[in-house]
Amino acid sequence: MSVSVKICGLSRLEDVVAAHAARANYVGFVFFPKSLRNVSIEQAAALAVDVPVGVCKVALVVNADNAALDAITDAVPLDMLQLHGSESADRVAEVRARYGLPVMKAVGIAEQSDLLKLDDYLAVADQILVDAKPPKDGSLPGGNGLAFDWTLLSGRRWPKPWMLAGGLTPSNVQRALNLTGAQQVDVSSGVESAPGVKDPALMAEFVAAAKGAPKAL
Ligand SMILES: O=C(O)c1ccccc1NCC(=O)[C@H](O)[C@H](O)COP(=O)(O)O
Repeated sequence: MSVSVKICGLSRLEDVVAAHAARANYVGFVFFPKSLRNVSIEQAAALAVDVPVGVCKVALVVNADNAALDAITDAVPLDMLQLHGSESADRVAEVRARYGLPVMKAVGIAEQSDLLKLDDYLAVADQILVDAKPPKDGSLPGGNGLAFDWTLLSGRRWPKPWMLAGGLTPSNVQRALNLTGAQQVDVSSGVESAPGVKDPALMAEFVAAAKGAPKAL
């Protein structure tokens, strides 16, 4: 089976079209006002209707309360919610039950001990996003273009679908897949020409590199 690719932080119609043309399997919309990739509910609703059937539309939120999630899910046709803050396992379960959508929980990794946090979410999340831990003084909990030590994941397997993220680019994604055995990858900064502006050639290069990567044993 070919590797699945999520392209996150889309905010322009031409980027959505190019992501689909590149054969992305998931597209992500960021609802986080401090981010240059932030989209309004109206923007996301307009973008989502142009996403072809079969491409998974993901809303990324950070510690969003029910009022914020109600507003997003009422207006935007979505296929998945990505919780990218410090949401607890109970909150993940609550969101999943309340909205009836699959939930992907992001977990930040910098060192071996961070992997233990993943276990908290295995019973409640539909997928886990194994991402780089943000810098301590950073303003964004994700989308920082930072990689972590992929060898930390060598030989690790989890009983839930998971996605590798953090600092992936067209030139390093094959190596990342080979070292980690990931079957899914998520990229944002690595396919941009400027923060929030996706580059169609980089998206196509990234997806081709990911889907063409030899499988890890
Ligand atoms: O992209 C953002 O601005 C963002 C803001 C707040 C939380 C998460 C955010 N992005 C997450 C992602 O785009 C990806 O899921 C992941 O972190 C990989 O990003 P990158 O290292 O830039 O490829």
